[in-house]
Amino acid sequence: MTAAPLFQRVALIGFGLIGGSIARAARAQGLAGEIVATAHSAKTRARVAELGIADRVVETNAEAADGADLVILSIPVGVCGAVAQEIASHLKPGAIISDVGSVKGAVVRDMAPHLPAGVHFVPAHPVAGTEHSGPDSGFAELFINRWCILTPPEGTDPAAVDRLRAFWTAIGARVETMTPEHHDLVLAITSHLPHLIAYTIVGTAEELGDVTSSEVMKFSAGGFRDFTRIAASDPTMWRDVFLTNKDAVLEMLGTFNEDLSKLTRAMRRGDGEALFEHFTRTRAIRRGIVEIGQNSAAPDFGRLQTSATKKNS
Ligand SMILES: NC(=O)C1=CN([C@@H]2O[C@H](COP(=O)(O)OP(=O)(O)OC[C@H]3O[C@@H](n4cnc5c(N)ncnc54)[C@H](O)[C@@H]3O)[C@@H](O)[C@H]2O)C=CC1
Ligand SMILES: O=C(O)C(=O)Cc1ccc(O)cc1
Repeated sequence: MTAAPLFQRVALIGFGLIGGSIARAARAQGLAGEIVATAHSAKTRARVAELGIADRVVETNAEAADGADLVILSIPVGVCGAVAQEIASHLKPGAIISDVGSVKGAVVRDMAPHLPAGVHFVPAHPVAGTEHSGPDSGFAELFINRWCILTPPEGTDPAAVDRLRAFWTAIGARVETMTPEHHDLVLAITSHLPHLIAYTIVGTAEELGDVTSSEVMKFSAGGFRDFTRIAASDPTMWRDVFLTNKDAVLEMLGTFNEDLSKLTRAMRRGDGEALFEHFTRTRAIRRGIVEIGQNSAAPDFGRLQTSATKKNS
């Protein structure tokens, strides 16, 4: 006997890497009675229909939301507010509406005012992805053993949070809840700043010009190659991330620049001891992260304290 699906109808609005992975994983686990999908472009919708990973592909966001028990927006952060407005009057009372955006404060700010009373808003961020995008890039295993952070606004029905938690757990994720502000600060240092650095360094290498560019490519098996993977990430998605999490990223960038200056000074002065001490510390951090992964223990998000969290606490 197969268990009843967690949700009768799941609507996936946006069908790229993340929407496509959710569809594949939810279907593999039998979590939805019906998966209804839509995307912005006719080309993507046609491809989703061809792939056969949704039960129905519809033309508009409103049509997708109609009658759904769970609606997930897997679209760039910058358009979440407009899409919430578009679908608001089509949401079924009691439905759960969620998203997967890499930034949470702006998504809550932009979506919440449009949502009618009687629907449950539970924003989410699966901290899992690749540099690829589009409907062909998704895969069912993407979320296995990866974190999914939920940022329910205060007063959200705990039963709705539990149902969404059950959904993400069933597709392999480990779920944690926190405030949108804390999420944005943690992700600014762990994800957004690293992407900004990758985008910068690949651009810098390119600007070095013809003389070195062939050598850059030839010898890119070193650290540079890892940066080029990250720097190949979707431009629309990352433009929106940096515009909507500006404050937290700028704060982290300030600290980063100070630390870079310290290392630059140590190098200029020939202070090998300072360099050695720094690299020894960072090596221990990496080994700690690898160990955490092997033991499947939760990283301690709570320890990240900056002036912004101190201000808020
Ligand atoms: N790419 C990654 O590694 C990760 C991305 N995210 C977040 O997931 C979201 C989606 O990212 P991806 O799946 O990577 O992007 P993607 O580019 O692969 O897919 C985006 C989808 O959104 C659709 N779309 C855009 N505007 C729309 C609108 N107004 N109405 C309906 N559909 C619309 C596009 O047609 C496309 O199907 C972003 O908010 C991103 O921050 C979260 C975790 C990881
Ligand atoms: O490809 C990588 O290394 C990533 O870092 C993927 C990623 C991108 C954005 C997110 O919000 C979460 C994960």
